[in-house]
Amino acid sequence: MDFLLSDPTFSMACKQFDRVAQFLDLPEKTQKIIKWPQRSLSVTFPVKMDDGKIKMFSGYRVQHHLALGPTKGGIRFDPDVTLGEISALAMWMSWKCALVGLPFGGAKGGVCCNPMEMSKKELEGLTRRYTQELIPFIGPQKDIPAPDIGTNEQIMAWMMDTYSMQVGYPVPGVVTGKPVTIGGSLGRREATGRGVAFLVKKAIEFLKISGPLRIIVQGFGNVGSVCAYQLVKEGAILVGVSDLTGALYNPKGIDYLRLVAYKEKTGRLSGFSGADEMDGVELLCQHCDVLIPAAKERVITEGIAEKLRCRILAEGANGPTTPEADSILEQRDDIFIIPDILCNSGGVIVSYFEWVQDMQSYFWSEAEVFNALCRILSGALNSVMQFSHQKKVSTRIAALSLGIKKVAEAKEMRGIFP
Ligand SMILES: NC(=O)C1=CN([C@@H]2O[C@H](COP(=O)(O)OP(=O)(O)OC[C@H]3O[C@@H](n4cnc5c(N)ncnc54)[C@H](OP(=O)(O)O)[C@@H]3O)[C@@H](O)[C@H]2O)C=CC1
Ligand SMILES: O=C(O)CCC(=O)C(=O)O
Repeated sequence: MDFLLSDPTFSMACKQFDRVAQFLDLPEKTQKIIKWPQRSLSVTFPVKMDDGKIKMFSGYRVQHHLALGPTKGGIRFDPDVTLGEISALAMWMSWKCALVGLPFGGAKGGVCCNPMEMSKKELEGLTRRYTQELIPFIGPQKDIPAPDIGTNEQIMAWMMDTYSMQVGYPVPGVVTGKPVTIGGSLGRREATGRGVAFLVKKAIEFLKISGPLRIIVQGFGNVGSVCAYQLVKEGAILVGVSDLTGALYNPKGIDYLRLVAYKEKTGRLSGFSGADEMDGVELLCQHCDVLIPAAKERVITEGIAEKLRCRILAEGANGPTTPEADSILEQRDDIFIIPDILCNSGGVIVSYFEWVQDMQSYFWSEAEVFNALCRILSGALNSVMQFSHQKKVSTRIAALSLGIKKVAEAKEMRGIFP
């Protein structure tokens, strides 16, 4: 398993873990047992492409630990997917679920592919073939996938259908983030972005920042676009935004609705007339109240951390800040970080509600979903702030400590030691 350490994202997740394990003074035996992924499945499978040719794809599903319940986490369709990246994301899911008190271990899955270059038919073929390979590994009491980068409600519907056809009856609880018509939860699609926006507002109150909020968002997919919408709706000014096609900056504010219409029509942000084009890295360093990375891991590096000019760093993405950048931010002390495992936990929290609704075949109103989401997020934020204040550590160390401690306690209570 040491080979995983050559992956930069897995190595980053391990560095974070090692630092916190040392801080918590976890016994070495416990450290070893909870650090490494418990189960990993690697699959290679064929998909018939539209030109009639067969193309082979590699996919993964990693279940990090099963001490607290079935495992939970998204499925990523992206050209950069590796076993190491998926293992890191599964580890972060473990600490996230434990931090917010969900009865799940962490998991993540992914297929190395570029969904932007595939037709709907090819994507359906890929999803169904990948799910077929996962069937012995997933299930409502085993491991429950959900959307992540490059996947959405439609992909979850195909996964649910493939699994259900195999067992011979409908199993809505095998995935979350499904369309509402087949057992999805109201509010799941918006949950991650709304959760980020809710926590940003709490941080603004705490820091007593006044005046219209100036925000910059990296990534304009599910998380970034919903979060920007929520904040703009409440008076924030979107001064910068980026996607894979480019970065836009307008200190006077970007018209959110025009931008969404443009992205829907063209599939890109680049070329939008209401802002100047800017280098994506440069955009992260522009002056703003809130910077929201909502794309990929390891985008805020040491060099960028020194140049950040935001008051709040709200990590919508998983693992956007490297440990080296964290050390700089800890010294700077002028940026309040809402760490990823707290900041983007709204998605998995509402996935948990969806799973509960599916198990009971009893569905909640949108207001019930969001009230329950806000209650859990407020409680988790308060715990992180209290721990950070009492132990004089960063909010990142506080959040990771609370999550890791809970998993360690569960493993020890269940009797891991021979
Ligand atoms: N979906 C969810 O419920 C949850 C997601 N997350 C995390 O949030 C992050 C985003 O996920 P999600 O919104 O679902 O994914 P999406 O696939 O919906 O969106 C990803 C966005 O990031 C953009 N992007 C990718 N690379 C870059 C880059 N280098 N610079 C700028 N933009 C980039 C994409 O651009 P383009 O549009 O051009 O493709 C796209 O707009 C991930 O880290 C994910 O793990 C965390 C918790 C839950
Ligand atoms: O909703 C879920 O189950 C998982 C969401 C996810 O992948 C994440 O929080 O990173």
